[in-house]
Amino acid sequence: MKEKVYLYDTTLRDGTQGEGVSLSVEDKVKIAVKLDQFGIDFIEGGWPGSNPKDMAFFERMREIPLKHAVVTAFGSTCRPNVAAEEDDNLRALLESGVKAAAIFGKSWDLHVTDALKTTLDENLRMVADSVAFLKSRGLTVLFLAEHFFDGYKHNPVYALRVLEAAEEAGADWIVLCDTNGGSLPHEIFDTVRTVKASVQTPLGIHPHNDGELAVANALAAVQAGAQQVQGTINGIGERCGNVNLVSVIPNLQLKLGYDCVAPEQLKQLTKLSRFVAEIANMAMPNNQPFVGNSAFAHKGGIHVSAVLKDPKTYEHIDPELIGNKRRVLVSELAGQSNLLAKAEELEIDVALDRQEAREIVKRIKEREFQGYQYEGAEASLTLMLLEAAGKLRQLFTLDSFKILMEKTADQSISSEAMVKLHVNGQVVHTAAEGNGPVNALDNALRKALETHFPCLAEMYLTDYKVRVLDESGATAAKVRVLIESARDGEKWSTVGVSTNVIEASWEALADSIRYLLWKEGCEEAERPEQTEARVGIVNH
Ligand SMILES: CC(=O)SCCNC(=O)CCNC(=O)[C@H](O)C(C)(C)COP(=O)(O)OP(=O)(O)OC[C@H]1O[C@@H](n2cnc3c(N)ncnc32)[C@H](O)[C@@H]1OP(=O)(O)O
Ligand SMILES: CC(=O)C(=O)O
Repeated sequence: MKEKVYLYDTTLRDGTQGEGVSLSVEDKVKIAVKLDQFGIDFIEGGWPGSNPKDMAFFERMREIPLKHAVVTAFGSTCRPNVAAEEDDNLRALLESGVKAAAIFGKSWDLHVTDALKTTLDENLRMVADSVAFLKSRGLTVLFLAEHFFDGYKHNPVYALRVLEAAEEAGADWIVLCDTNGGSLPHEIFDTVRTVKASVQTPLGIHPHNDGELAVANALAAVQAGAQQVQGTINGIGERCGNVNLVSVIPNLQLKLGYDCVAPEQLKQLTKLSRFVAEIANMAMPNNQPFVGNSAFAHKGGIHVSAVLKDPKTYEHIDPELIGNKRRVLVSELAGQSNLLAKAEELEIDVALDRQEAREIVKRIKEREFQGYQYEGAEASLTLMLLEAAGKLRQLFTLDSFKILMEKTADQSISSEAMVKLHVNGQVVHTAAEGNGPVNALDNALRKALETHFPCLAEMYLTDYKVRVLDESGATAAKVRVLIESARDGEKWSTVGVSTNVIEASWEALADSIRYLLWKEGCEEAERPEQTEARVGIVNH
C-alpha cells in the first residue's frame, strides 16, 4: 500500500449548490452517518454563516457521535477592512462548535480586485488574520485557495504569496481549488508539483467538473503530491458538479494503490452512492462508472462468452470490490452464452443445452425485431425461457376482453373493461372500472383471478411506459409497453408489443401476473382444459 490519501466530502455543502438539490437537516444527518461508516475523513456539513439550516445541522451533529470522521464547517475569510475577531462569518464558524473549519480565500488577483474590490495586500491580511484567529481558538484549519489554478496561470507570484500567508498563519491544510473546473490534468500535475516544492503544509485538491476532467485532475494532483481530495458523492454540485468521490476512491485505491478506506468499507461504495442519490432524490445514470446499474452489465454475445470464461476479459475491476455486481443482458445482440448465464443469474432451472439455448436466442432476436425488448423486461424473458423448457403451466387463458370508454360534456372520462377468462377449467367473466382503459383492464383481470390466486391482491403496478416504435406510422404505429410491477418490495418488468396500445398493455399485464404466479409457485391450480400458446393473443 502507498501512503494515505484523506477523503474530504462536501456533499452536504458544495453538493447542495447543485441545481435541484435540497437536503433537510435530517437528510444531512443520515448522509453524514453513512459517510462516517464508509470511512470518509472529513465531512463538511455546511456554511454556518449562510443559513439557519446549516447551523441546525451542526447543533444536531453534537448529539451524534461519529466513529471516524471530523465534522467540518465551511466559511470565508473575514471581509475586507474587518478584523477577523469582529467578522460575523468567522464567529459563526466558532459558534457551530466544530473542531475543524474550512475557509476559502482569494488566490486569483482578478477576484481580489474585481470581486472583493480590495487591494492585494488587504487580501493577504484577510487570509493570514482569519487563519490565525481560528487557530488561536484551537480549530484545525483548512485553507481553500479559491481559483488557485487560474490565479497561478495569471499571476503565479501572487497566488503563491496567498498560500504562504495561510501557511505562516498556521493552516493545517492548504487546498488548491480548480473552482471554474476548466483545468487540464497536465496543468494540475505541474502546478501541484511546483507548489509542493515551496509549501510545507499538506496539500489537498478541490476540483470541479466543468471540463469533465475532475476525476483525472484529482488523480493528477495526488500523483503530484496532494494528500487530500475534496469532492462529493455522485459528483453533485454547482454547474457541472464537483469531483465524484465515488469514482476517485476506487481509482486511487484499486488502480494507484493509495490507502483511502478499508477493503470492507470499499465494498459499501455502491450502496453509499445509491443511498445519497435516493436521499437527494436524483436519478442515478445507469452508466455511472463503478457503481451504475450498467457498470458491469454485458450485452454483446462475444463479451458474455469471454466474461464467463474469465471476467478480466471485459471488466476493469472485480465489481464485488466496490459492492456492485455483474449482469448479463439478453437482447438481439446475445449469443447462447448470454441466455445460459441469464438463466443462472435469474435462478431458473431450465437445463437447456447449447443448441436449445441457441433456438431460444433465435426466437428472442425475431421478437426483438418485432419490437420487444427483453433487457428491460426480465420477467417476460423468464416466462419465455420456462415456456421453451416446458416448465410453465398456463394457469389462465383469455377468451376475450372488451373495453368501453366514455367522455361526457362535463369533461368527465370513465373506462370500463369486461374480461372473460378460463381459470382452472372454469369460465370467469368480470367487469371493472378504471381511471383509464389500461387501469380498467388491470382491475378486471385481477378481479377475475384474485379468488383463485389471493397473492395477486398485494401486487401493484409501479411503472407503465409506452414507446412508439415506428414514428412514421403515426397513430397506426406499433407501440411497446413496459410495465413494472411490485409485491413485498420485489419488482419485476414485462413487455408487450402491438399496433394497439391496449393489446400491448394486455400482453405486459398478463405476463406480470403469470410471472408472479410462477414465482409464488401456484402449482395447486388445476390445469385448464383449453390452453393457448400465449396468453392474450386469441379472440380479441
Ligand atoms: C467557490 C465556492 O463555492 S464559495 C461558496 C459559495 N457558496 C455560497 O455562496 C452559498 C452560501 N452563501 C450565502 O449564503 C451568502 O452568499 C452569504 C451569506 C455568504 C453572503 O451573503 P451577502 O452578505 O448577502 O453577500 P452576497 O452573497 O451578495 O455577496 C458575497 C459577498 O462575499 C464577499 N466575498 C466573496 N468571497 C469572499 C472571501 N473569500 N472572503 C470574504 N468575503 C468574500 C463578496 O465580495 C461579496 O461582498 P459584497 O457584498 O461586499 O460585494
Ligand atoms: C471553495 C470552493 O468550493 C471552490 O473554490 O470551489
